[in-house]
Amino acid sequence: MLASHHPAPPSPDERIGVLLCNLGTPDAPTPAAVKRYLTQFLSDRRIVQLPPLLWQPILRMLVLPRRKKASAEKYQKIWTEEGSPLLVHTRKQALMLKGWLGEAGMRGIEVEAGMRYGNPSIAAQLERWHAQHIRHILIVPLYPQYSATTTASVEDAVNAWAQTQPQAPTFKLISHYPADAGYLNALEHSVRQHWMTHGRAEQLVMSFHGIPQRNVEQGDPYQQQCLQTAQALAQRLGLTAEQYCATFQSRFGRLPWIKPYTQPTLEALARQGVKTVDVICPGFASDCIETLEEIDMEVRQAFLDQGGHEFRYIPCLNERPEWISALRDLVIHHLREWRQP
Ligand SMILES: C=CC1=C(C)c2cc3[nH]c(cc4nc(cc5[nH]c(cc1n2)c(C)c5CCC(=O)O)C(CCC(=O)O)=C4C)c(C)c3C=C
Ligand SMILES: [Fe+2]
Ligand SMILES: [Fe+2]
Repeated sequence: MLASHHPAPPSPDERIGVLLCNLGTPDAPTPAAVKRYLTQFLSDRRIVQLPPLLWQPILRMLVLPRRKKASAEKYQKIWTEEGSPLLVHTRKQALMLKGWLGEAGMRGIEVEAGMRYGNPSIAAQLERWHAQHIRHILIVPLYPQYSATTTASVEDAVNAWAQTQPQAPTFKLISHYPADAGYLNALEHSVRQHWMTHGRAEQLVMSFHGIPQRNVEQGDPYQQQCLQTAQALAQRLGLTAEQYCATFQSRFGRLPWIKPYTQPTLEALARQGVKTVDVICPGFASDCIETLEEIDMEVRQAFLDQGGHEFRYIPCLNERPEWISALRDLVIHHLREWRQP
């Protein structure tokens, strides 16, 4: 668990930091930058559980040389003038959240973006706040569904930094919120708005990032929490079991990952005669390479190639006002203890 060496509530002049954490992204869409980023990412033992002595040579000799180029080409397709969509959205979310917390009477709360891999790193932001004497820090992983591969890895990064400090701040972490009313409300609004503009497709496919099947067998609650989100969203939208499905994307490596896989599911739907699909990625707070390239380009093409007619991608929550207010309410709820006199 996170260190808690400073149990007293903050005095009025003690400020609070809220760190919105997401996975991270390369500094540039180039093979060199992608290599630096993937080396850090794929060396995290929460992500790849193989013994380093076995995995590191495979990673450096087989995986990175091929993947850095292929991955850089994909990043080039989604990169914007402002930078990588994942970081651009996370920064905007942080800025908006700070403003909205201020409007809710919570002034003096700092909100920043922290990336688990790459920049701006979690450690660098904690270091800056430490220098500014911010002693209470709320960690908000932008992962509504808990997984050890993501949420616990953020916790590892926070703890690794805290362990280097003679006097670490007090931390709190929001570990999961798969059925949070504000989060579900934001998802529901985004689907309904999409239906109003584009009409309703035959199926709503909800695609979540996958993890290896073995992690679930070891007790990771991720899959169950994804299904909880999917069911709750379907219920709010009034969808029957035949009108939606939950799938898992981005399989990496040879081991089986959690099923059903997104792309084969969409191909099978097209072959069964389904002509139109709406596709949403509820586990991603921000659009990124996984949604903009993998889903909206690759999976779209696969669906059309198998005879589908219309693939309508529903953007992530990004800067939607309902999402920022959901984050504001989550933060206020978790800060209550610290704010009481
Ligand atoms: C190697 C295993 C991987 C696991 C396990 C994994 C879990 C996981 N990831 C996300 C969210 C994101 N992943 C993103 C990119 C990405 N993920 C992997 C691999 C694993 N992810 C790779 C190799 C990559 C890099 C892209 C590529 O080269 O294909 C991203 C987007 C990053 C961006 O810059 O846009 C996100 C977000 C979750 C939620 C998750 C488990 C629950
Ligand atoms: Fe991933
Ligand atoms: Fe992917």
